[in-house]
Amino acid sequence: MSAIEVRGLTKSFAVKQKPQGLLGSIQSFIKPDYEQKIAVHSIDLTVDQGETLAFLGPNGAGKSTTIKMLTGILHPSGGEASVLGYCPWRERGRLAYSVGSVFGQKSQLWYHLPPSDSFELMSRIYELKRSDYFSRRDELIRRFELEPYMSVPVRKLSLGERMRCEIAAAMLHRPRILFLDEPTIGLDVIVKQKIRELILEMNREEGTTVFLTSHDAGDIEQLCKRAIVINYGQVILDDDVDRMKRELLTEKSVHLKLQQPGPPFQFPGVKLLRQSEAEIELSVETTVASMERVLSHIVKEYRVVDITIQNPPMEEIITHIYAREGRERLRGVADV
Ligand SMILES: Nc1ncnc2c1ncn2[C@@H]1O[C@H](COP(=O)(O)OP(=O)(O)OP(=O)(O)O)[C@@H](O)[C@H]1O
Repeated sequence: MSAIEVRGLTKSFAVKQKPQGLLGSIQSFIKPDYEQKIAVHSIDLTVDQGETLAFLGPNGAGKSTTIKMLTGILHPSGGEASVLGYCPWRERGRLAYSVGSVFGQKSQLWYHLPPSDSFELMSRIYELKRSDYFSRRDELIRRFELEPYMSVPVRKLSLGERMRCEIAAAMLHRPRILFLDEPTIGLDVIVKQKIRELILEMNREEGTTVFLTSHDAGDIEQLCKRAIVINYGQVILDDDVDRMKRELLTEKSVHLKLQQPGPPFQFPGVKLLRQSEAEIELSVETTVASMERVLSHIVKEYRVVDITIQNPPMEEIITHIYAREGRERLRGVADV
């Protein structure tokens, strides 16, 4: 059975229009004028049990709105969805026992309480048997290495410490699907990596289906097997992450901080964007120059203090998708 089935899911919001000036304010107060804004436009998707799916798109594409509908927080304006056999917005209460969610920008833990109290409260909300709760809690504390933070009020934890507690809390009732909305936002590279490993572990060992949104291509590359890209509320790509990596994530930007000035940078397949005595910025075309070879060249030729490797921004990936689709469509016309 699929974990998630969505057909024609649509959400529009009525947005109040306010003309400028005092007269406009009075007019809008007496007779408000609304415009329909379509956030999600008839999307179809199926996610199998145990899949790790990246749900991507630029800002405002409709990702969070979709997750909110799939977890029953929002009612759609049209279409159908089945999550673990439940209609999320009609059976939200029942669905809650089988899904967990983490919103990177919003804490689900009680801010002034230590995580141990939030865990306790959640165990009551999910009506966990006491013995099951204790063994699960202890297991998550061990896996996520939470012992030092369990009695510290959440407001005093760092973002990375809090996120580990958030994900552990969302896993307390052994959900079959984990919805993660930007779980690594604002985290440093090491904490991001740790969080990715923990999510993967949950997927591997407990078969948890992962539905993830992120702007960080690293999350997608390392966590997900499949990616769906949406733009203006519509699905524009549903593909294998490996294929996407080969075709769309081929360019990496590299930023080096140098201990001392080095020779002018030159390497086939690498574009030098900027070089000063203290820094170098590069763009690597990984289909021509493998990152491994570029990095070993850097280590050999330069005294490096710090190195940052980044994937292209989501907007650039989307431009490539449209360009590729356009080419394929043209090819289709030529074939006819
Ligand atoms: N409650 C609301 N009222 C009116 N418009 C809304 C509401 N919620 C979302 N929208 C609009 O719907 C569109 C989709 O928003 P959504 O938050 O789903 O995007 P997103 O893909 O998650 O973006 P981001 O990556 O920035 O979080 C946006 O244009 C947003 O302004």
